[in-house]
Amino acid sequence: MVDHLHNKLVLQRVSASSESAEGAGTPRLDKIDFALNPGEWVNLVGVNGSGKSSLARLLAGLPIDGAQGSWDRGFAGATPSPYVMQQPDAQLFAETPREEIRFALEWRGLAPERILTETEAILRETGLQAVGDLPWERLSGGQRQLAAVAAASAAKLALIVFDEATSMLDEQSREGVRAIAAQLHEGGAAVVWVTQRLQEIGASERTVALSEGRIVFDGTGGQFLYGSSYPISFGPDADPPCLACGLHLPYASRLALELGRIGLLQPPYPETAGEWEAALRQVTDR
Ligand SMILES: Nc1ncnc2c1ncn2[C@@H]1O[C@H](COP(=O)(O)OP(=O)(O)OP(=O)(O)O)[C@@H](O)[C@H]1O
Repeated sequence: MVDHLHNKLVLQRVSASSESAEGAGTPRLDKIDFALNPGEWVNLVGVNGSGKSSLARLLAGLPIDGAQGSWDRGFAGATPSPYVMQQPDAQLFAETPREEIRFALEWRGLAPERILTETEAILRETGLQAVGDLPWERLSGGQRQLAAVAAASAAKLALIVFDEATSMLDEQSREGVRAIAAQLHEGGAAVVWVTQRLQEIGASERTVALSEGRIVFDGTGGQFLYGSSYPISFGPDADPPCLACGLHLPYASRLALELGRIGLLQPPYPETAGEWEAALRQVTDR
């Protein structure tokens, strides 16, 4: 059962050192203060080694060596939350996708007949029906990842953490995983989405950036990409937090900024393919 259903998950002054062969390096986590609301979606971004996975693991309730400070998992409860990684293999327990999903449903304590129908529904929704009984070695990496995500989502917990879960996948599998995450979020789950692909960040989504183990930005995706006053106004000299963190703006954001700079586009900038199509049509019709 989930404890403290309405309480935030809170980390206070959480630190962990990273013991490198060369001695003291940058801290793994450095005095992190962070709170996550029930049902909230948060993107975690930052350059390699900035501490995203370390923070993500802690949020999921998994241990990291030498962590200090205080944390209360609030709505996420005492048991660890599903933590979906880049390489799915480490998180697969059963022999096939069907078994993997069934185990997750059994863990929820569902009645046997509901387990049967829900397993079939999940296999169908994820497009894994045809490979449901194949052993893992006969599945592609993308199919294994989808099965891992499907099983994690079948557990229906209050929080799920995706740690660069789509980085090894092709466009179609990536969309499949992202769609499951979105469904879980719509169903009320909090989602922590760790990503290097800044094009995945929605302008209104909470986005937290890490650098050298510290939180250096906590705001919306739009503010992260375009500057702190987005979408009210923006100046051509604005230095978006994204660049200050050592990350590059995605191509679409650079295009939006450039079109904004020359007066052809006004914030809020397009995000979806449909919005871009409409915006570019307006630009070319001028
Ligand atoms: N098990 C560990 N023990 C000690 N230090 C670690 C451990 N895992 C990672 N670190 C160090 O902690 C720091 C943050 O690593 P972390 O994996 O959290 O960053 P990240 O932002 O997720 O990186 P990436 O994008 O490369 O996955 C790095 O300096 C790393 O070397």
